[in-house]
Amino acid sequence: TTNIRAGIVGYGNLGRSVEALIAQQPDMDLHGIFSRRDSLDTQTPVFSVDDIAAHRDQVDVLFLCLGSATDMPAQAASFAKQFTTVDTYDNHNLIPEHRAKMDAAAREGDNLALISTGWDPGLFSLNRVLAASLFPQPQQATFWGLGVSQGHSDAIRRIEGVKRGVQYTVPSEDAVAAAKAGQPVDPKAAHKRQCVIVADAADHDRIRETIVTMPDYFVGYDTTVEFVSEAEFEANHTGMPHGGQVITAGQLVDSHNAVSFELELGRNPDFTGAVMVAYGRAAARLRAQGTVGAITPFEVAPYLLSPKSLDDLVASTL
Ligand SMILES: NC(=O)C1=CN([C@@H]2O[C@H](COP(=O)(O)OP(=O)(O)OC[C@H]3O[C@@H](n4cnc5c(N)ncnc54)[C@H](OP(=O)(O)O)[C@@H]3O)[C@@H](O)[C@H]2O)C=CC1
Ligand SMILES: N[C@@H](C[C@H]1CC(C(=O)O)=NO1)C(=O)O
Repeated sequence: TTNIRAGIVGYGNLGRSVEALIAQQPDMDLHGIFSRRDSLDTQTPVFSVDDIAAHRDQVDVLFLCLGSATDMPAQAASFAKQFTTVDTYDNHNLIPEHRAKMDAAAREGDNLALISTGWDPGLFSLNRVLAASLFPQPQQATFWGLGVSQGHSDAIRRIEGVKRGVQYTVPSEDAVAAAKAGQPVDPKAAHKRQCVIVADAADHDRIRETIVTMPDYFVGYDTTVEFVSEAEFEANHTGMPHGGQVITAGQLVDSHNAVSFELELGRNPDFTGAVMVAYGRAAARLRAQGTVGAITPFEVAPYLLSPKSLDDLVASTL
């Protein structure tokens, strides 16, 4: 069988990780990177995203590595019309809207759009469904951090005047203990969001106000905004560790049971890219089997993620 031919749109943290990870796959080749910028620091062929239509017959799956805050709502559907796509769209409140838009666009082009892969949404979503399905009255809580949310960091970098920025998510230890004891936890009360930004002093008040009032991303959270020098940012705020856990507990018959799923990520984009690449394999396979329209990780059989055959997996992993 021939290798899956991949393309990447958007060359940021995630795009760079996906590029490196595709090189490690036995069954995938990278055709090129499509960017709005014309000179990128890479050995991979780079094409202008404006010319992407010309590459339709050379790409089996297109990885949409753009920012979810503003890029994806504006651009993702146009790519789904032309290519089978995989994305990591993570503005949870707008995922149903994204799903409907991508379904219409993908069907228009007879393509598949596999949306909202990654770890949250993504692997955490899968665990939330699996674990909650086991309990008549599940008690479930999701925690993130301490670490750098790429989605929230992208959102703040899109604010006029922000030269560099990251957002750290800080979980409350008391809330984690409460969840493990089976008590209900409010996610917004259980996390603090700490933004570190490089910007001119004249812009500080406006930037802070824009962040703390930003719907979906910051409203409702205890949010702080700290302004630092470029040197301080470069020295202390370029790492992207992250992680988290989903805790589900409840009564089954006469017993108390609990399910935990935890991630410890040395570098958030590397892990997210690895999930995206595995789902890119599944998307190419599903499209080759005739599946079209938008699908979510809930609808992808796990064996499709693996480069190994189903028979091998049954023999070695079941
Ligand atoms: N589902 C999940 O679990 C996760 C989802 N994500 C999602 O992934 C998205 C992308 O994250 P991330 O890669 O960190 O975002 P970046 O800000 O690094 O990149 C986003 C886009 O911005 C452009 N860009 C990057 N660097 C520059 C630059 N120096 N100058 C101008 N433009 C630039 C690139 O497009 P271009 O090359 O065209 O300029 C790139 O595609 C996030 O918004 C988040 O929503 C991330 C982690 C987990
Ligand atoms: N989508 C997130 C992945 C996790 C991290 C997160 C948060 O810290 O709020 N929520 O979901 C990301 O972009 O990193």
